[in-house]
Amino acid sequence: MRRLDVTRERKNCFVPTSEIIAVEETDLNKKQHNSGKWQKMAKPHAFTVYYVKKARNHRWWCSDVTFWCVDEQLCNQWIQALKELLELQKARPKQLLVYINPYGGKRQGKRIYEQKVAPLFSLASISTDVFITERANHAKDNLFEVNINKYDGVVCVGGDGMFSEVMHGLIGRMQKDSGIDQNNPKAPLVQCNIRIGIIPAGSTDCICYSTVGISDPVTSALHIIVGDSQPLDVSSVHHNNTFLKYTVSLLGYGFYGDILKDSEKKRWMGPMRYDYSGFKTFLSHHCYEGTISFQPAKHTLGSPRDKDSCRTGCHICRQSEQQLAEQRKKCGLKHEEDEEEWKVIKGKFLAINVVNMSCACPRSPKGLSPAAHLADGSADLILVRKCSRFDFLRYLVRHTNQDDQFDFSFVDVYRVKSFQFTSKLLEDNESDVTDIGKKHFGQFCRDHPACCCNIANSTWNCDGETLDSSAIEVRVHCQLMKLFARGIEENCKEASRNQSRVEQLL
Ligand SMILES: CCCCCCCCCCCCC/C=C/[C@@H](O)[C@H](COP(=O)(O)O)NC(C)=O
Ligand SMILES: Nc1ncnc2c1ncn2[C@@H]1O[C@H](COP(=O)(O)OP(=O)(O)O)[C@@H](O)[C@H]1O
Ligand SMILES: [Ca+2]
Repeated sequence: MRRLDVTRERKNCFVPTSEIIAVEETDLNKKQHNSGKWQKMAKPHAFTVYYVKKARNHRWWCSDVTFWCVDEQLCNQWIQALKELLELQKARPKQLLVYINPYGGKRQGKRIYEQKVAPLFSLASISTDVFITERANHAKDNLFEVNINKYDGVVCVGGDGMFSEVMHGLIGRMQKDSGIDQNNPKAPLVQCNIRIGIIPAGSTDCICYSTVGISDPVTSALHIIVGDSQPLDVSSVHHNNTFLKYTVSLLGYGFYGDILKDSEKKRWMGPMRYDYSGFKTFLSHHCYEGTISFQPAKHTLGSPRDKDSCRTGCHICRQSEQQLAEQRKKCGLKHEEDEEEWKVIKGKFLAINVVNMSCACPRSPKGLSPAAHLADGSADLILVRKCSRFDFLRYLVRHTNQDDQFDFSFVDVYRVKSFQFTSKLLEDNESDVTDIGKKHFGQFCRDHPACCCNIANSTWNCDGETLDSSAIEVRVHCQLMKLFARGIEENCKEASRNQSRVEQLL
């Protein structure tokens, strides 16, 4: 058996079976066997191996190599043997449910799926049921109705908002089927074993970027095909024993909440709306007063100021998960967290960000918390206190460069497992319901007219969805769900060399 690789002039190449996408008999009418040597072959037979090719910056693409020979039986034996090897890859999905948001990002979701993703799924013999949404919450509602057991995974084509919708559908469905009341903030939630794949077609695509290392539809499709699995922490957000939302990336009050609220009115601008609203929100420089309380995450070895980040096979995530499982075993049904200390901080803040992952995205390649972990059962609480516009700009600029964004006197960061916030406005209203004057005294701080402190509340930016609540309770649920991803690889080339290999003979 000989390999023909005239274009690349490489002598040999190694592909781990786990990275073979498909093996097919080659249609010789389509394929030009234009090397002089092979043209002499009487009646050639050939098969093509499609495999994952790893490029720079975590980008994957589908490459192929064709093998030719004169012996038809030998050719078929190779095809058979390679197909049997692929059958052993049990983590690969065979049947997927796909939701496409045709209005996300630059409104290219449907085209991206049809042109870049569907051909790869079909090459990999994955069957799909495709659902194009017609309204917000369509996918979420549908997930409560479908026969979910039929599928090995759910794929969402869209941005963070669309992912959030699908995640709410899946987690909600799981709890409903298990009789868990989502309104109980202390209820131990049931893990969601059906993986979600994200085909990025939104505006920020932070969840995809932070879990794969790049926002690229082909790369994401290939991670789905090879059956990758990345556990993910999910935080639940409640108020007064009422379930509000789940979040996996950013839960932001103040700056990021205001940007999102303003940008929703400018959807027609596409992803540019965030730059426009970002600039406007930066100039308005509103700060918000309130009380924050949180329980530090003592079970994890990591800290938000670590130099190392969460990478594929992260040992901190593994250790943290084991630690939490042991604690749970020891405490039985008792809630260990009830006994742990709460830290309380009062103040005026420009931004309160709770991030479950780094929140890296093309705009901020390291993210809002570069050392946050995907699956360690903790979130990073970042408090940006009231400061000058110039200082806030310095902080924002550090989202985009290599400098330490926590190295400012007005920025504090904590690794937490639960968190609560109540706005000053709500506290005042609750403690002094008769003082209605405050509520009607315009938008800004009455005591200090020059102060930027906003008497109105901000809103929460919950994975790109607005959430209006001036008091919330947040709890991190370790590894509640799984994605078709593997986290960010340390060094793509190294990682591929270390895996088991199938040698392609010369
Ligand atoms: C002067 C320098 C300014 C630098 C600003 C740096 C901005 C960094 C933005 C990081 C945002 C990461 C958090 C991700 C949030 C997404 O969930 C959300 C929604 O994303 P989607 O539109 O659904 O894809 N997008 C935004 C901007 O709030
Ligand atoms: N067919 C639809 N029409 C309108 N909105 C939709 C539709 N399908 C989904 N959505 C909603 O659109 C919002 C934003 O979608 P997303 O894909 O995240 O795009 P973007 O990244 O541009 O915000 C989500 O909240 C989702 O619920
Ligand atoms: Ca985490």
